[in-house]
Amino acid sequence: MPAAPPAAPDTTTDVVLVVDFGAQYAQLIARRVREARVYSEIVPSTMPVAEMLAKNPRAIILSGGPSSVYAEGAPSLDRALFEAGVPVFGMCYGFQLMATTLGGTVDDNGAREYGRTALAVSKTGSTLFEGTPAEQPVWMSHGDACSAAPEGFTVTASTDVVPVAAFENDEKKLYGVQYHPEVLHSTHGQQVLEHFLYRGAGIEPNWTTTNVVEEQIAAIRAQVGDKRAICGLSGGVDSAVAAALVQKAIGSQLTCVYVDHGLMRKGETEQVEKDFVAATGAKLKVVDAEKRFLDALAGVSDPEQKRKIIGREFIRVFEQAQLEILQEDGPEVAFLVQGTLYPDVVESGGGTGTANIKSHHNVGGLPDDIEFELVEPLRQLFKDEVRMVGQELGLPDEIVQRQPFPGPGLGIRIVGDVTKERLDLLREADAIAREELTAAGLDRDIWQCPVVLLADVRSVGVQGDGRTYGHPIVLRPVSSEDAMTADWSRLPYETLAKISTRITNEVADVNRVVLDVTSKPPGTIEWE
Ligand SMILES: Nc1ncnc2c1ncn2[C@@H]1O[C@H](COP(=O)(O)OP(=O)(O)OP(=O)(O)O)[C@@H](O)[C@H]1O
Ligand SMILES: O=c1[nH]c(=O)c2[nH+]cn([C@@H]3O[C@H](COP(=O)(O)O)[C@@H](O)[C@H]3O)c2[nH]1
Ligand SMILES: NC(=O)CC[C@H](N)C(=O)O
Ligand SMILES: [Mg+2]
Repeated sequence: MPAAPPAAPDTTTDVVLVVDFGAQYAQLIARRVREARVYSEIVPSTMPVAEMLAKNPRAIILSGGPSSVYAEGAPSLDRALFEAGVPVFGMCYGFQLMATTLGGTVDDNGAREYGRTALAVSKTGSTLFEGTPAEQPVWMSHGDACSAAPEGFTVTASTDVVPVAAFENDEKKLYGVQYHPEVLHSTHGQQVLEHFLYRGAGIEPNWTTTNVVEEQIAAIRAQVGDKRAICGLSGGVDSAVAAALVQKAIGSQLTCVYVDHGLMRKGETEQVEKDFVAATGAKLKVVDAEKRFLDALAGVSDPEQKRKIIGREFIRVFEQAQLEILQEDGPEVAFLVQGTLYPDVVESGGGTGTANIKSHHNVGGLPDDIEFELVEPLRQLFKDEVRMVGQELGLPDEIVQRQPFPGPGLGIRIVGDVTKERLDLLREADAIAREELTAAGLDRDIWQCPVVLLADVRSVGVQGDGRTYGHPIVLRPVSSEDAMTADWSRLPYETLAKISTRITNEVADVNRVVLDVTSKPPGTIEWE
């Protein structure tokens, strides 16, 4: 049975709970709190209030959500939450819920606001708005509105259409805003949030990645004891950082296992062997599993099926490595370390009330019969935080700043069946795109650039005065903060032109290069 992941930091950490009412971006709120150097965790709104309070939160934030507070079956909260003496900050739905729970009024009075809105701060000396302009741009997304604040609350801001756009009860440490301070378009949002955390809740901003390193090393030691562990190492940032952390915690009890599943990019295997070992001195085992993966994937074109197969084969390879390590003398090999991040968990439907968009191979794609106990020290973190932890651990920039590459590799970048020929072709196209992006100095500007082969699509071309009937290659350059949302990158035309010319000239069977200009949402970053 996979064990529960290691618990987040111990109770000496000041934790702020973000109660998720099905918000689009609950994780964004959690991020912003951490940017304010305060540790935060997301909990579902269905968690009983007593359980929330048992976590000893220093403050609680209530997220937005799609429901209307007055609708039947809408998520609600026990009033006790507001009476426990814990400071609370409601945003949008959370604000409306605080209003109605405490006796205020929320209704659908036609006051809809979506997007950029001017907020007029109506009270000087407000805890939340202190030092921010009297008029400030905020991001709204609501159809219901609060028309009367609960007793004991002061209205602190309004808009042209909403008379109660923010309120506070400083004595009880209860605060709320109708808008979304967590999005960047709310220019003073971070300042308002920090006012809540530091002034309202009196929390010291002292959570840093150094805390994470220390806490996780202690947690890993406690979990693994004197047994041995293996770590799936991909050459990517997450597993490199996870491995370095575990290496620091248990040293030679760890063996890293790199699986060459034949779905990697050009030159990747060699690079992992060279870079990672040089940086950490960890024991590395390279497993050639190309045949195994390609056989298992033969004839499969459904994306979820591919992901499940890849997730399963990964574990089978790890089990084999486990047996081999057991040949060497030493204790049981009971643990599997993975570089799983928070967004992997959320996207696999492991969040709260969140839909399963796609099964990430290391979470939703894991087989049911896995016997390893998982060690996932980065499970609560976002990518930029993981990069900070990596720096903290002294990993070189080539590893820490590397662009993400999905575990299922090129297998989910071939739309259609996966074959060796198609993989070789895509590897060539991908290598060209990467080379040109690097040459143009764009690596740090983009988050990543999947190169996708539409293997089941053909189009007519003309090359060397002859007719061709080849496949298109899609370029998907994106910019992002954490891969939860993304925008397509506006790459210079000259770079795109160079990539297009080189791919069509140099890669057999490809006669067209197209650019994906879709943000996420509605698209995801990978095509499958
Ligand atoms: N080829 C591989 N061999 C061994 N383990 C792998 C391989 N690919 C992925 N994994 C495991 O799956 C986890 C998740 O993969 P993922 O791609 O999200 O992370 P990463 O490769 O470490 O970092 P990045 O997001 O920067 O690519 C990895 O942290 C690693 O534990
Ligand atoms: O290790 C991984 N295993 C997976 O199964 C997987 N699927 C997507 N990704 C990466 O996750 C980020 C978000 O991708 P999507 O927008 O396609 O969901 C992007 O960075 C993707 O490259 C994966 N990484
Ligand atoms: N974004 C939100 O939290 C919206 C709250 C509520 N559904 C409204 O429309 O007013
Ligand atoms: Mg990866």
